[in-house]
Amino acid sequence: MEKKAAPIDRNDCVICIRGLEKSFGELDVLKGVDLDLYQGENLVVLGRSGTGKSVLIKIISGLLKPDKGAVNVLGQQVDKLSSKDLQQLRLKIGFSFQNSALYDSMTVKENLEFPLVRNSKHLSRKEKDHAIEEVLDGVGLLQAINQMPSELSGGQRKRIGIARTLIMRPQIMLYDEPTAGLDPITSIDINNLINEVQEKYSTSSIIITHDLTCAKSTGDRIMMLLDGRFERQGTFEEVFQTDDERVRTFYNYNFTT
Ligand SMILES: Nc1ncnc2c1ncn2[C@@H]1O[C@H](COP(=O)(O)OP(=O)(O)OP(=O)(O)O)[C@@H](O)[C@H]1O
Repeated sequence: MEKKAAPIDRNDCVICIRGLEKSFGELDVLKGVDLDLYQGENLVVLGRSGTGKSVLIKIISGLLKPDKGAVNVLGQQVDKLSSKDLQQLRLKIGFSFQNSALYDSMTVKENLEFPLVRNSKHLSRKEKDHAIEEVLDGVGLLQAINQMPSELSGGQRKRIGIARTLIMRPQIMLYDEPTAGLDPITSIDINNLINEVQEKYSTSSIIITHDLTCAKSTGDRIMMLLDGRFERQGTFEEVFQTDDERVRTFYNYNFTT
């Protein structure tokens, strides 16, 4: 499916990062990262394994502290927040992890109810059921409501994982390798779902991947981490219009393996 132009508000920066540095001992992972995520935008972060993509996500979500630099999420300086305020902020961020992180002993319905029971105690039974059905319908899996995760395919589990995140109506979605471990056809389904989520819920998203098909079909803008910095950014075509050997190798590797 061709990526439709999304309504992006470039005056509204939901994540703003300036001069971010992070090292582990002798290992300098992020060496001065600047990033703006605009309201309504799908931003893809590309990079080889070990370039620091997950470290970046962990710093954005307050799980790791930066060594240097400013990380502002929805108007708040993440590393300066109390744990209570950080918890409140995290409710506005949806995390879609590689392994979908579903509870195997719970049905799909119970999995989706879990975040509501923890964070939306005021909702009635009827309101909870409505929210669950609405979000399952949104990811095209209403029929799976009473199934166990073990009865679902990898792609379906990924969808349920995304539904469980969406049920809290996050303003920001962070997708960590959304197509990892999925076959090419199922990957296309997930890419389409990421675009549908953007359209339907007006989310702003960071999509971390090294899958170039995913990058091309979901990204309004692509940023590529190279040696600890975003050295290339723009549309998919702009990022790869270069003689930089590191970028060429990354591109060729993706389409030949
Ligand atoms: N808590 C930590 N302590 C020490 N080193 C860490 C820690 N977290 C990450 N690293 C190191 O930082 C580097 C970047 O890791 P990161 O997980 O961000 O890579 P990545 O780009 O997400 O890779 P992949 O695509 O394989 O998931 C790696 O060398 C990793 O070993």
